[in-house]
Order: sequence, then structure tokens, then C-alpha cells
Amino acid sequence: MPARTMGLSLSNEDPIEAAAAMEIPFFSLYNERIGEILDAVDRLRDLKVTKEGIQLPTIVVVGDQSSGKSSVLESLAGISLPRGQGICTRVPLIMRLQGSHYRGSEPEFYLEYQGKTVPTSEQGIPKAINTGTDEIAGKQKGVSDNPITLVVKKRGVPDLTLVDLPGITRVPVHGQPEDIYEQISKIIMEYITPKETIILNVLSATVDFPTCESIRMSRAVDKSGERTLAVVTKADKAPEGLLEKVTADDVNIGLGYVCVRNRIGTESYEEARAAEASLFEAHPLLSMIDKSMVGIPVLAQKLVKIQASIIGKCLPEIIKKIDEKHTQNVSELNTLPRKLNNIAEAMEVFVKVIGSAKESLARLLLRGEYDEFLDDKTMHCPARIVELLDEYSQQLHYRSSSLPRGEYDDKTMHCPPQILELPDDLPQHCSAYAILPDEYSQPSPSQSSSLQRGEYDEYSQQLRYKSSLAEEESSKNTLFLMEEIAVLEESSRLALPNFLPRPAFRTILKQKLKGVAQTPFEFTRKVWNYIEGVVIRILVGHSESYPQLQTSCRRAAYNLITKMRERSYSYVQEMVEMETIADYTSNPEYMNTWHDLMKYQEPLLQILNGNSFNTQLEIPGFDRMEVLHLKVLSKKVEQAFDMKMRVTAYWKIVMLRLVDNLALHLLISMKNLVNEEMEAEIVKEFMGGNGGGLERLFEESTAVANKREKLNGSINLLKESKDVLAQVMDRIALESVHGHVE
Ligand SMILES: Nc1nc2c(ncn2[C@@H]2O[C@H](COP(=O)(O)OP(=O)(O)OP(=O)(O)O)[C@@H](O)[C@H]2O)c(=O)[nH]1
Repeated sequence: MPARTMGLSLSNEDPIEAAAAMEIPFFSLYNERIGEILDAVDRLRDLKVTKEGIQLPTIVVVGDQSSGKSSVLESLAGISLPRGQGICTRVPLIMRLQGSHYRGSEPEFYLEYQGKTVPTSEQGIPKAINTGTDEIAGKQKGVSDNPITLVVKKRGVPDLTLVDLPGITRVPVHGQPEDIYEQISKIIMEYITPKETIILNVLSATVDFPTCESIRMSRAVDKSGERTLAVVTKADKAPEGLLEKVTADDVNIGLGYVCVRNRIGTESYEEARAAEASLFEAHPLLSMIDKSMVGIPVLAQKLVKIQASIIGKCLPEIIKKIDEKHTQNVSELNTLPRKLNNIAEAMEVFVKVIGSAKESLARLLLRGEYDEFLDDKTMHCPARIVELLDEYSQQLHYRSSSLPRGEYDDKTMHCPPQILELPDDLPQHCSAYAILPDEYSQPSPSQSSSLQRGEYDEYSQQLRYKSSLAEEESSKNTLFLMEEIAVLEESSRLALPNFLPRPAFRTILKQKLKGVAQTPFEFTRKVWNYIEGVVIRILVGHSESYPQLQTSCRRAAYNLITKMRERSYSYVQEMVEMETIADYTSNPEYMNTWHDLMKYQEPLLQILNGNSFNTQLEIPGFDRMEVLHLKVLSKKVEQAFDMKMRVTAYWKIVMLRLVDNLALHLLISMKNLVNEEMEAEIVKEFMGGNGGGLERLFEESTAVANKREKLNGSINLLKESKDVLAQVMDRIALESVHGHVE
């Protein structure tokens, strides 16, 4: 029996005792049952509990190609593994050595892969592994991350589970695929990244350690080296400088180095171990290396200790995680929609879905309770609608701050030169004039007099010079009272001069309304687009488990919002039209504002009559205004001023109505949508021709069926894992009370 006779020192120093001697508090409880615990962990590995995101403590063997990984495993297990010069290991090989609690008289060897178990003999192992590898990764030189498990049950071998990974190579050889490096690196990184993994880095004594790819990779995931142990192979081939290499520790190996000499050629295991022992005993250079750092037996002991330590460290966490995940999956399974079997059940679900969606929408849109969506501000509906309303109100004010220049459909609304004695394009100049820099913003004394005489050419050239810069602001600013005077002129008729012609007032008002008429439509469109998003999201969310219903919900929401939007457009149309056909308010604010504004007529007349040093008039709510241009038009100034102030006072009321009425209209529309119309529309859609009716709810969606299956699978797996661990823990607990149960 090679393993017994090869002197793995298992008989001299029991690795289990050694592990117990480490004084790992958790482990001390379990030391006598380490084999069983390891077995339980291996069973969890078989169950693929890692699929559930639960990492298991694992010792992973990595190394550059042909560094001697398989040879090290062979030496540890006392068996033959495929060995060679090019790529040999092409799939992860999980090697499970079970010695301490194996009671059979003959050793047992078998492979497990692709769901099958293949018994083999000690001699047949290399061939069986090669066959399995070919089956998993193809006969070429390709690699795969699908593992083969080799179980070795043999008295005397250490209780160890190690994973051998394909060797890393930069350059493809022996017909390997071009991306072999990427493929192998991916497999290795997958195995060595979890913090529960111990990295057994196999380094050949013949190479410079810092140049090893395996070192680069293990350092990438374990910078300080606290979970890396180095095995230096081929000590016999490069004894020079080995002592310095392992003592200098240039590559940060936290768990230390063990130098070994593996089996060479056709040597037997006994011969190999004996040769190793005498090499480190007698070689002038190798004998200098401390005995705690040489030989396969030392490596076996170290690994057993390390394994005991990580299992001790990880087990409580594993038990906790399995438990949590199990509970979580069970409750997720319970939230899945149940399978419906008859009309009554389908009706119950339908009513429930619609009811809960309706309640959510009522909370969000009508009551402003957004606790379901605390972190998602887009669902804080009243606040978002108020934002849109504020924006609408600002737009209205901005767009109505002056008569829209250039938007007169009728030529007669242009300031007529024969009346004003100004050039045709004066409105453009006037606008520019209002915002020109100082040197242009006011006519010089000579320009002023030219203007008054009706000589505008030179001045208008300068004004034109700056008018392009003034484009944006020009819509806001017009020469004070000029528009009113122009409109009054156009409305002249045979009447007493001190009566304000109503048509003039209404003309100005209509112009202002025309300037803002699009704004409420734009606002209405925006609000309904927003509400549409909210309604669809809620309906889709509540019917998530019933895709058959979801489609009808989407269609119903779309139809409904289209209908609501159109209704609102009609309302807006009527609202604007009402303002156009009549000028009326009972709001006393109108008269108050007008009175307040009229107080500024006197200062204006003072300026125009030359009784004031000012050339500008300041009225609250208006920009500071140049008024000298009005001197030549004094006939109409008083009437124009009165009209402007009336329009200003009345416009405030109109604006308020445009905002308030639309806001109230939207509130009642949302209420109707949620409380009255939504349900009926969904029923119509779902029960009607397109929806397919309640029977459609009997069909379980593939997504739900898949999820149910996945959850059930996962719950079974976790349950089995829990049982596996519970069994071993119960035995340990029992033993700690009653002594050994054999
Ligand atoms: N002289 C000597 N040769 C060794 C030693 N260890 C391994 N070898 C030889 O090195 C070669 C490669 O060894 P393997 O164990 O196949 O190396 P590997 O890292 O598993 O190879 P891949 O899986 O292909 O990456 C084989 O020919 C071994 O016999 C050793 O300690 N001394």
C-alpha cells in the first residue's frame, strides 16, 4: 500500500491531532470529526450550493503549466494522475481524499462528473481522468470549467479536499486554442477569488518566482498573501539558491513555503519519498533548508491544519447563510401568484389586482402618499405636478410680458407711419432700443431732436446695428405705450375723446391671449404624459404576475389617458375662448390694481410737459421706461396709459384664471380617472375581444413557472444542505455530551 508505506508521516504525527493542537476555538469542538465535517462540506459542494452564492472553504491548486501540480497531488494521495510536459489538466479536478474515517479493507476510487459516477482502480485513475476530461472538454486541447471529482477512500491518506486547476500558459502550445490564456485565467480567477479559498501556489524551483503567472494571479486576489501557501517542486533540479529564494520571500507568501521533490519517471511512491527524504537530508544545499519547510509529509500536515482552520472559520457563516437563503426563497415562493384553476379564482385575482392598483394610484395621485416609492422622486406625484404647474405659470408670465412683436396677422396692427410718423420697421428698432448699451440705448440730444422731427435714418442705422444682439430680449421690451397708441389710432371713431374705446382694450387683450394661447395646451400635454407614465407603471407593477392581464392594463391606460388628454384639450380650448369673447371679473383686485397703477400717470405727464428732470418712468412691475418719445404723441398718451393700466390689472386676473382653473380641472380629472374610469376601461379591455377574458388567467406565464421551478429547486438544495450540516452537527453535539458514538 503505497500511501501507508511511503512515509506520509501520518503514522508519526496524526494531522488531526496537529490540527487540534492549533487551538482554533471553534475547531477544537470538531477536531475528532473533521473527516465527517469535511465530508459534509464536500456534499455541499456536490449539491452545488455555490450556485446559491454560498462559498465553501476550498484549497485550490494553481501553478504555471508543468510546474508540477498534478505531481504534488499524486504525492499527497499516493496515486497516479495524468502527468506530462504540455497541458495535462484541462478541467478542474476536485480531489477528495478520505482516510481517517474510512473503514473499508480495500481502497476505493471513483470519479464523478456530468452527473455520473465512474468507479475505477488505482492504476486506472489516469486513464479514467483523461476519458472524463475528453468527455467534458473535447479530445483537442480545449479547457472547461466543468469539474471532475476524484474520490480516493484509502486508509492513511490525509482528509483533504483539493482542487487542481489547469496550468497557466501565456503562449498556446500543442494545438491549444488561441485564447487559452484567457480561458484558463477565467477558471482560475473564479476559484481563487472567494475569500474562503486557500491558494496552494505550485512553483517550480527552476524558475524565478516573481516571473510566475500564478504568483501574479494569486497576488491579484490575495495581495498580502494571507491565504496563499507555496509548494516549491523540482527542488532536485535546481538546488542552487533555493534556500535564499524561500527565505527572502520576494513574492509575499503569507502561509509559508514547502519544498518538495516529486516522483520522477517510473519511480514507485516509496522510492520517491525515500529519495525526497534523503535529498533534503544529505544534499549540501538543500539540507540547509529548515525541516519544517521540506517534504510531502510536512505539506500534508500543513494542509490539514489550514483546512481545519478555514472550515472552523467558515462553517458558522455557511450555516447562517444557508438558513437565511432558505427562508428568503421560501418567502419569495409564497409571494408568487398561485396557479388559477377556475373562474371564481380568476375573478378574485382580477378584482384584487385592479383594486390594489387603484388604491396605489389614489394614494399617489390623489392623496400624495408616496411611501411605496420613498426613493423615487418621479413618483411623488403632487410635488411633480406642482412643479409643472409652476413652470406653466412662469411660462405664461414670460410669454405675456409684452405683446408678441411680429405676431400681428393683420398689417393694420403695425405702427402706421402716417400716424406715428416713424419708419415702417420702428417696432424692431424700438425693441432693440430698450436694451441697447448706454451709448445706443438713449438717443443723444441731437438724435432726440431728429427723432422728434421724424428724421430717423442715422439713428435707426445705429439701432439696427445692435438689433441682432437684442433678439431674445426684444420680445419682452417695446417702446412704452406705442402699441397701445397704435391700437387706439386704429380704433378711432367719431366719439368723445375721454371715453376709452372698448374695441381697443379688447384688441390688446386678444393679442396678449394670442401670445400665450399655446402655453396651457403644452402644460396639459406635459401633465398627462407624466400621469400616463405613473398609471402605466402602477398597473404594470400590480399585474406583473399575470402578463395576460398586463397587456390589457397597458392598453387601457393608454386609451384612458388619450381620452383624458383630449378632454383637457377641449377644456383648455374653451377656457381660452371664454377669455377671448368677454372681459369680465368680479374680483375687486382688478380695480385696486388699476387705481394703484393710475397713480403713475401724473409723473408721466410731468416728464412729458417738461416739469420734471426725469426722462424715465418707474412703475412697480414694469422695467424702467424711457418716455421722451411720447412727447410728440401727447394727444393720445393719457388714454393709452389708462388702457395699458387697465389691461395690466385685468391681465393679472386672466393669468390667475388660466392657472387656477386648469389646476382644478386636472385635479377633478385625476379623481375621475382613478375612481371612475380606470376600472371600467380595464374591464372593457380585458373582457372584450382583445383581452381574452378571465379564462386567460388560467395560463401561468412562463416567467412565473420558471421562477417557481427555480425557487423550488433552490429550496430543495438548501434544505438538503441544511440537513447535511444538521446531521453532522447533531452527532458532534451528542458526542460532546455522551462521548463517542461508534
Ligand atoms: N525532477 C522533478 N520533476 C518533477 C517534479 N515534479 C514534477 N516533475 C515533472 O514535471 C513535469 C510536469 O509535472 P506535472 O505534475 O504534470 O505538472 P502540472 O503542473 O500538473 O502540469 P499541467 O497540468 O499540464 O499544467 C512532469 O514530467 C513531472 O514528472 C520534481 O519534483 N522533480
